[in-house]
Amino acid sequence: SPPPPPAASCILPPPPLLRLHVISSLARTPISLRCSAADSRSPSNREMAAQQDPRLAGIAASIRVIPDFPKAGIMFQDITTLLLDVKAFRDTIDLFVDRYKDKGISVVAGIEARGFIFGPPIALAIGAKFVPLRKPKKLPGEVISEEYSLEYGTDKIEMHVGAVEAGERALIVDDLIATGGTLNAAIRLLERVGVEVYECACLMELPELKGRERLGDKPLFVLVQSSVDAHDHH
Ligand SMILES: O=P(O)(O)OC[C@H]1O[C@H](OP(=O)(O)OP(=O)(O)O)[C@H](O)[C@@H]1O
Ligand SMILES: Nc1ncnc2[nH]cnc12
Repeated sequence: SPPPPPAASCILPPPPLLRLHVISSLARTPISLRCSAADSRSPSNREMAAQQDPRLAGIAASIRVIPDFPKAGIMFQDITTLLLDVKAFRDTIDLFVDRYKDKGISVVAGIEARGFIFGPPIALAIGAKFVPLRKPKKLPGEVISEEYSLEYGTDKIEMHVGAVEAGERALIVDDLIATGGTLNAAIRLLERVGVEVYECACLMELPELKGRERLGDKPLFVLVQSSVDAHDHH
């Protein structure tokens, strides 16, 4: 007789186990997740955020940290576990939408790859178009590009010519700011074509890498700050 089919539990990862793994992964590492929204646009907002929106703790807890990925010494902040948590994902989008609706933003520019996850739902909800800023040789039309360095290498981002018009107001969205090189390049790309960058929005900031300083006067808003382990820098 044929072998019995595998049990469903072998095929589907059980969610409670995954959640335990997330918590133990955070607990094992000396990473502290500060989950107050950090806002460089106005000090009064920063004070308001210090009162701690109750949604931020759930968002912070849903992000998994994987040590030594993609190479030794990097504490990788993995947002794919946040995407598995419907409430945390929805709360993330809602917090950004509440902040950016009715601000005259006509463009949400999302940075490949993880800015493509958070940018489009924000764009739809605030009534803005979505413009992908992509890694080299991915966009088929005529492009303009900017080079940048990051925590583990160098890269370039590109944008389609004609995707935005001079005078438009843009929000730049990514999952994380580390050294700030990527966001710095994105700002340069948009400003080169006469677009006003209203703000940069990220889910996470690694404040010890001082990426915020590379953005000059450009406001940065993040939901979660994560302090990196000392061995992150080697
Ligand atoms: O502030 P920085 O030091 O510039 O680093 C931040 C960038 O690094 C990560 O992307 P990565 O380049 O790893 O690309 P991926 O999303 O395609 O994996 C992250 O999603 C940001 O885009
Ligand atoms: N530590 C990190 N985790 C996730 N994405 C990153 N991009 C740059 N540094 C990162």
